[in-house]
Amino acid sequence: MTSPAPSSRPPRAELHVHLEGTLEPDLAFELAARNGVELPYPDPESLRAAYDFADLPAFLDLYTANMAVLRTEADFADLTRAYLVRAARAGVRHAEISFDPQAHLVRDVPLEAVVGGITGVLERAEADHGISTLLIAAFHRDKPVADALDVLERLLAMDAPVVGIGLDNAEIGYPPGLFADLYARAETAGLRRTAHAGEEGPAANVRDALDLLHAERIDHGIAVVQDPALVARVAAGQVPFTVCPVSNVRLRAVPSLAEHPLPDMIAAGMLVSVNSDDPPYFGAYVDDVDDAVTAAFDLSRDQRAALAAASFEGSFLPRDRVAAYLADVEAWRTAGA
Ligand code: HPA
Ligand SMILES: [Zn+2]
Repeated sequence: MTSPAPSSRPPRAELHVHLEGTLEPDLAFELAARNGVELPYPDPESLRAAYDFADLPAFLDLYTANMAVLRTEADFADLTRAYLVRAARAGVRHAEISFDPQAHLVRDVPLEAVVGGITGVLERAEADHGISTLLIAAFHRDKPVADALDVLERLLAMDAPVVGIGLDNAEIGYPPGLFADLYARAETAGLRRTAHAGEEGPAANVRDALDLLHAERIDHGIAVVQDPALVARVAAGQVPFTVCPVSNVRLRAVPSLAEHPLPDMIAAGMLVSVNSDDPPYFGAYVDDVDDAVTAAFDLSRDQRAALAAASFEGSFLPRDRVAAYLADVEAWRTAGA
């Protein structure tokens, strides 16, 4: 099956994608060879065949193990470039990419190599790939907050071009409140704030991310539908939710796409965008996710345009840039009328 031409898709932003989660098996093997790292699979096909996950922790085990191949500034540059090439093909016009600094520091990869490799490519992303970008430093919720604070201070000291912070990794057993000091520091430093919440965990994690972390955006957040009062609150406040329906199915947070709460979240008036999370691991870049969601919920052109508009509205871009992108979405919507 071939993908439709880009113009058959609205211009869109991608707000929830983990850079390390964009590592394709082919590139993993290329980097492994370059760095003398041995992967416990004979070839890329065997690695891809292992992408069948019982839950979020099972995914995180493999996702983390594969990072062993990322060692040098050039590795991070290659990874970033590969994502941008594929994202451009998906019709992505703006990407807010998160990375996991702690995952590399524990492997003794210098923070300068990680940040330098990524940002060297992102600086040219608009010119080379037609994609504006912002970078988010995500912190591991299953590690001590002191560790996260230390890394945040290092990022601030080196003036790393990050727009904000996120919170990821295993959710169960690690409620948002543990990271109140980290988020307070980020807020003081003028950083934007997003957090994974309500992916595998309860709706209370969404509420706590808003109340205790002052999160401006919620990643996943699908458990919110368990709490109608909270749904009403986030709809009224137009809190952006970066939902990843294919990821949720592949990590068995929901049994099937047909049973995904996305339509209920939209119907409640929430500001919801659709995203990929970790594309090769879940077998879907964001255009594939759009196609899957469009088919599963029989979305109209207007509904697809509304999701695309929400992806820009939920971004951390300045309002004038959002307005320009929204005009492009509106032009796409009316072109099909
Ligand atoms: O979906 C996710 N959830 C939590 N942590 C993650 N890190 C990469 N992807 C994910
Ligand atoms: Zn995620």
